[in-house]
Amino acid sequence: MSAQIIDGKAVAAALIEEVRTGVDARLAAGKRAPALAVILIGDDPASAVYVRNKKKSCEKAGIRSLAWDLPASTTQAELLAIVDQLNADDEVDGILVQLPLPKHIDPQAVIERIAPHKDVDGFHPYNMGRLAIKMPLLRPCTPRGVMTLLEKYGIDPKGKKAVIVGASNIVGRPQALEMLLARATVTVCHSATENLAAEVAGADIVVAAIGKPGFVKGEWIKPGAVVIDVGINRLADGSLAGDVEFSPACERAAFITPVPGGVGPMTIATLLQNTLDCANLHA
Ligand SMILES: Nc1nc2c(c(=O)[nH]1)N[C@@H](CN(C=O)c1ccc(C(=O)N[C@@H](CCC(=O)O)C(=O)O)cc1)CN2
Repeated sequence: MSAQIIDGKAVAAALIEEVRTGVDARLAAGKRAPALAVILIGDDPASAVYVRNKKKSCEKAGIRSLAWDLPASTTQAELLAIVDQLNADDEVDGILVQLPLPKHIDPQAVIERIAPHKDVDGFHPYNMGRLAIKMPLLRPCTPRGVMTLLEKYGIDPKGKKAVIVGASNIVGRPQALEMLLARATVTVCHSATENLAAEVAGADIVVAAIGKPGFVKGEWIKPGAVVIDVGINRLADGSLAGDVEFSPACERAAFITPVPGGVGPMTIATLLQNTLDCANLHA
């Protein structure tokens, strides 16, 4: 068997077009364009690339992006004051603080300071809680993007065994809640999981999100499974690799996402979708 490759780049491009249509409908109704404040602190090269791509995609979708590029020396108090200012600004629909933050800033304190109705990342405990009680409002971008990919490829998680490898707040946990909402039977694996290979081997859908290149072995994949690789790992030669051994997994899976070109572009397209949702919540 050779897996069908899930083309995240193409699905993301179509989603950005859909958002553009939603933005145009707002403009036709006499409303202003959605506005997203993007805060980048420090000089992490990967974060700079992601933020640049977010701004470019905003342009494509007709969303106004307001850039806050701050030095690594920015204090937590200074950052919280900027968040307060953006929370109070009626011209700003969404606030995004690019992660990771410099070590002296507590990310949770920042996430919790963002007004829940401007939380385009969906990381605020209010939005995570709503997802947990089956009343999602603003949903974390990567897990929501994964669900969009599955839907576009006609893959319904209902009644399937979904195994999530990784239990982070950004991906693993909200991904588990998304899968549960879609009526999958969900297992979350983490560093204390005893027999990871056996857990993965029982999965109809595997989502790998641990941040270790090639950590999920191709031979663990059940024949005919769907493999979603959220990992984006930069190798010593400068190339990118996912968390799954791609070629051996392709031999067994029915569907698989590549890295790059799989989940990554969906994270950005879904951010735009969330920004439009935020704007429509406000007026
Ligand atoms: N505030 C947030 N911070 C971070 C998030 C997030 O959702 N919100 N997620 C990640 C980084 N991220 C978005 O911010 C992100 C990662 C990767 C991609 C992407 O398009 N990847 C490409 C490859 C790009 C490259 O060449 O490096 C791909 O996979 O095809 C987009 C967004 C952590 N921080």
